[in-house]
Amino acid sequence: MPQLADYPVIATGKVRSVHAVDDELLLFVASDRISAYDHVLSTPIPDKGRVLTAMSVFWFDKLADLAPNHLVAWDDPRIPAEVRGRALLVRRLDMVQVECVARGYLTGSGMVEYRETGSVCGVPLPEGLVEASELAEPIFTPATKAELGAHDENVSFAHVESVVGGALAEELRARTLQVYSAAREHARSRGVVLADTKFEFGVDRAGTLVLADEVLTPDSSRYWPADSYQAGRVQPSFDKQYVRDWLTSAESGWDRKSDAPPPALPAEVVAATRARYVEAYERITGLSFADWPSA
Ligand SMILES: CCOC(=O)Cn1cc(-c2ncnc(N)c2C#N)cn1
Repeated sequence: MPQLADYPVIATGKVRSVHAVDDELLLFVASDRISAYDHVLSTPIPDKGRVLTAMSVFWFDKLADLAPNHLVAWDDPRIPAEVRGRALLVRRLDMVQVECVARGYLTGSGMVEYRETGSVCGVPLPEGLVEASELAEPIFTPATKAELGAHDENVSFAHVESVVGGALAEELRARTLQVYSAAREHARSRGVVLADTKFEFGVDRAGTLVLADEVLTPDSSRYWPADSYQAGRVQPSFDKQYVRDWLTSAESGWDRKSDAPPPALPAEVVAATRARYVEAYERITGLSFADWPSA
């Protein structure tokens, strides 16, 4: 049985890493780390990596007719036992260097840009929209990947065309909006608003556009509880709100405007956050998380 150390790291993110297995295959590993307010917290959330991996597998399978994906296996002898359940065997692709974001609601960097320009990524929007307004149609708001720790930079469709060419830019937009719309509809039927999401695509040797990275997880998307959705205010995050509330409470003693790193999380915040990840998975998939493989 292989060890994770046998597979050289080829990419690292704040909470994920990509390792080389052989010429054709990579191992995509999700950790239990959680980030909030642009900090990776010192306290892990047990099973977060497994829940988010299980969610990607669910969505890859559910959306396979709309978009081929890079998933090869999630329970396979080439996956080291120490990361079983939170690592995916995926096929190597030529990654498209564009963060493909779909937004069905106006929030975050989209809201900031809208306030300043009345548009997002060059897409003009109607006047009078407020925080968390639902958009009449989902919009493609691409971004260029920032260095570790910095925010991705929103770019125009014309910029994407200049980077990847007109045909591929159009295909990225069409596929991003199509997959987001299908996922959003399913999530809504399970009482979850999928406000936006970020896809990464690659191209295989046959020139086919393939969905890569993680998909439609609470780390790559904004998940809001549908029953408390109300435009005009910042929505509570389905999974991260307990962490955010505690970190900004007097009890934590932390000042997020300072450079100080966030304090460790209390056990009850960790437990409640783990439960929210499991609840998101079970609501979205209708499956029991207890059935998902573990180390
Ligand atoms: C640690 C986070 O880094 C990334 O996810 C970005 N990244 C993607 C790849 C990649 N490269 C070839 N083929 C693929 N299937 C993938 C995927 N997914 C490498 N880094």
